[in-house]
Amino acid sequence: MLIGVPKEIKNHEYRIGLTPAAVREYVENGHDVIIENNGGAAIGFTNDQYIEAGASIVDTPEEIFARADMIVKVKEPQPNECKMLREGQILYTFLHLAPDPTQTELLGKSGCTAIAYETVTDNRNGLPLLAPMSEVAGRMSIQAGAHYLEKAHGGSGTLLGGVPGVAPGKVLIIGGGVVGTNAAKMAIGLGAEVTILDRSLPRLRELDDIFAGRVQTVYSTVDAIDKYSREADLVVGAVLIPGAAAPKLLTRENIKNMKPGSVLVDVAIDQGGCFETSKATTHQDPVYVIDDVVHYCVANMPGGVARTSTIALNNATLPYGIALANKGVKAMLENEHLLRGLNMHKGKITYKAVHDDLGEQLGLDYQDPREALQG
Ligand SMILES: NC(=O)C1=CN([C@@H]2O[C@H](COP(=O)(O)OP(=O)(O)OC[C@H]3O[C@@H](n4cnc5c(N)ncnc54)[C@H](O)[C@@H]3O)[C@@H](O)[C@H]2O)C=CC1
Ligand SMILES: CC(=O)C(=O)O
Ligand SMILES: [Mg+2]
Repeated sequence: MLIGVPKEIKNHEYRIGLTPAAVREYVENGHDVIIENNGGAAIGFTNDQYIEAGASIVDTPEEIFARADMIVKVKEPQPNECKMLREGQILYTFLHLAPDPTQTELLGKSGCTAIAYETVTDNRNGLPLLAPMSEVAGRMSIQAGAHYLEKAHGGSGTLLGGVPGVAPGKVLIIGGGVVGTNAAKMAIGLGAEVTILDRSLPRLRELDDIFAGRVQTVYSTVDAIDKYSREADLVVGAVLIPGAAAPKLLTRENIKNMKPGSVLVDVAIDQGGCFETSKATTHQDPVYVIDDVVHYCVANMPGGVARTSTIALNNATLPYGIALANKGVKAMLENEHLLRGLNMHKGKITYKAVHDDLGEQLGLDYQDPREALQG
């Protein structure tokens, strides 16, 4: 198979779909790889390293999209990229379709076979291709929050760890999955007072064991969100209902009741955000203020530490990518977990939560993923 890797074009997005080490694996498996000129140069992956790994360098994204059987990316395709995709071509990348009708419509028109990293599952109830980016974004959320709590950056002037004689800052984490756990680790490391809300009791039990009394776990209700957000210096939004638009858990009213200069970091923004006032921002212009509360809603947070993130992402995407290259769409029929990654095929939506959110609005039909591939 011919694998094509275009340079990412989202604002300040320096990650790339394949590392040189990953290219070498594809080549060892008998595949050809084309990489866009300087696609990884910004994070130290040079054209020479890709050539040494067995890839060829191509000048334009147009040539990559025209020639490749499978496109491997990081972020969701932008409109001009969607228009270059075609039926029979596999797209393997993050998609986040539910909050993005434009992309969903364009992917439908392209007819391509679109596999979303974020909905591939594993046999431990996890999302193995989302997890490494959630680890990164969870860890970054506390760094970002601490930064914007500084006075000069719009915050209240609170040091999360406090100092002897001064109480630490309060961090509220809504959603105790991968993002939430990694945020908690960093917040604890800084010495903050940490509360995690989740609506899964088994997950709260696990968190209670993991953190051995160092965090407070609270069942997530409207009342708990109201109470703990009033006291918080930093709130991290980290909920997920796989494939679906995020529920708006922190209301405009809650935000009005927060302390002036407190900070919100809505990591769930890639699924539309879990705070009522959230709208996606970029690394170039990451924050805005509503009701005296600083909002940080960068939809591609791991792009800020693109070298670490690219390597971490490749560690997770590589085995499934190789299976797709070796077997084509049959790889999904042989692996239920990879099949769950299939979000669109030949103009139909093949992921239930995406269809529930957008099917009617866009007039797009749902088809069971297995039937879609066999049909
Ligand atoms: N902005 C960015 O750059 C990035 C965003 N993300 C996003 O972060 C979000 C979280 O991802 P993960 O931690 O990997 O998901 P996860 O599935 O590991 O955890 C989500 C948690 O939310 C909980 N939850 C669901 N509904 C809830 C509610 N109403 N109240 C409280 N908790 C609730 C679930 O029980 C689960 O424990 C996702 O939307 C993901 O796409 C991940 C990486 C980067
Ligand atoms: C998961 C995601 O949205 C990202 O890594 O950018
Ligand atoms: Mg206020």
